[in-house]
Amino acid sequence: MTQSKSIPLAVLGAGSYGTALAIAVARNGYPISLWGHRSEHVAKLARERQNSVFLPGCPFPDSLHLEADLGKVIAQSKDVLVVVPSYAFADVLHQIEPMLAADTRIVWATKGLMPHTGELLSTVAADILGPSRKLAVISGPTFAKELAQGLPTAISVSSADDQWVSDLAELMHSEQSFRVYTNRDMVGVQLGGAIKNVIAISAGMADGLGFGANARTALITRGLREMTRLGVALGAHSDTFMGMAGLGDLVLTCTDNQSRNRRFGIALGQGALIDEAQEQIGQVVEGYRNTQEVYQLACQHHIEMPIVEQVYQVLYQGKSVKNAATALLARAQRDE
Ligand SMILES: NC(=O)C1=CN([C@@H]2O[C@H](COP(=O)(O)OP(=O)(O)OC[C@H]3O[C@@H](n4cnc5c(N)ncnc54)[C@H](OP(=O)(O)O)[C@@H]3O)[C@@H](O)[C@H]2O)C=CC1
Ligand SMILES: O=C(CO)COP(=O)(O)O
Repeated sequence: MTQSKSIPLAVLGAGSYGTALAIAVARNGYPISLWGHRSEHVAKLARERQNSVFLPGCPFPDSLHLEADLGKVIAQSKDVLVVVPSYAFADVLHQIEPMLAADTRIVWATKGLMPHTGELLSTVAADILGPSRKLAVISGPTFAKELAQGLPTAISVSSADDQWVSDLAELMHSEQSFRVYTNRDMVGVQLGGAIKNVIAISAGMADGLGFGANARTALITRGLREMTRLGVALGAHSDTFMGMAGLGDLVLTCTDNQSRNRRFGIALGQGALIDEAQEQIGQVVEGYRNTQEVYQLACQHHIEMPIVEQVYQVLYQGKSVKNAATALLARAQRDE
């Protein structure tokens, strides 16, 4: 049976960012479906017409439809935007794979790597959905709340398919508030979004210890160097890391307390245990889990990433934040 695809985009993942992106597209006048995996959460969003916990005061435009039935959402929608945490990414793709039409295109805003293997999500998506499926990724400095509030925001969209990039830009771009840049480097755009989370944890740790702007800025600058080194080794273009998905997102997440990764680092720097810090945040902290994968990639490719290494030792080897800071400061003097 052929069903009409009356909705241009379905958003899978009704957390803070999926909801914010759905609001942004709906505000441009496009019908959009937002799917969440817990029906009681979806019912609450539908009843209140806002996400009162994470995006209070950002009412849903009329063209945003809530849906708890995944099959129905996929059947009605031309294309699909996935906005779940990286640990759930493969699971969601496995669920939708049998439901997709041959020409349905996929984009994701998830920032992270495949747990354990450290694969790029584009590799995971191609494995699950097949090599001919058109894929794209969006990334960049975008706190969900500011986007939902309609405050000016810029992102990068990357795909090997120009038409898919152009259609996504059309759906999201708004002359009032949402500027979409295009970028052909899918590897770099994905790595920027994953690695900046680890560096943001380190910046938070420094602030939690009571260090100042000098230390934070040094971590951002050297963190950018680490990100670029690993990215280039994995086939990315170094220029990508000077753009929205690299430097842009790195500065945003290292400097503003809207970042969960930064707040997680601050809590650890102030002496909280890892579980306590995660509980305080109450939302996904991608960098916690992904520190393992980023560190593993650095080791596999023999890339020096001292900040990532210290964050890894704090999170997974019981090192104190103070000793990690001392280890970084005591490194041998070197050329910049
Ligand atoms: N928030 C932001 O500012 C930005 C976030 N991102 C990225 O977007 C992704 C999502 O983050 P964000 O929305 O902020 O996170 P949240 O913690 O706000 O929400 C995560 C959502 O994913 C849902 N979820 C978890 N597991 C599954 C699953 N198996 N199937 C379906 N849904 C699931 C959760 O549902 P439940 O809690 O009900 O289990 C929750 O609604 C992350 O990769 C993040 O890095 C990117 C840019 C900005
Ligand atoms: O990716 C983000 C902003 O671009 C959100 O960062 P956090 O996940 O650290 O909150």
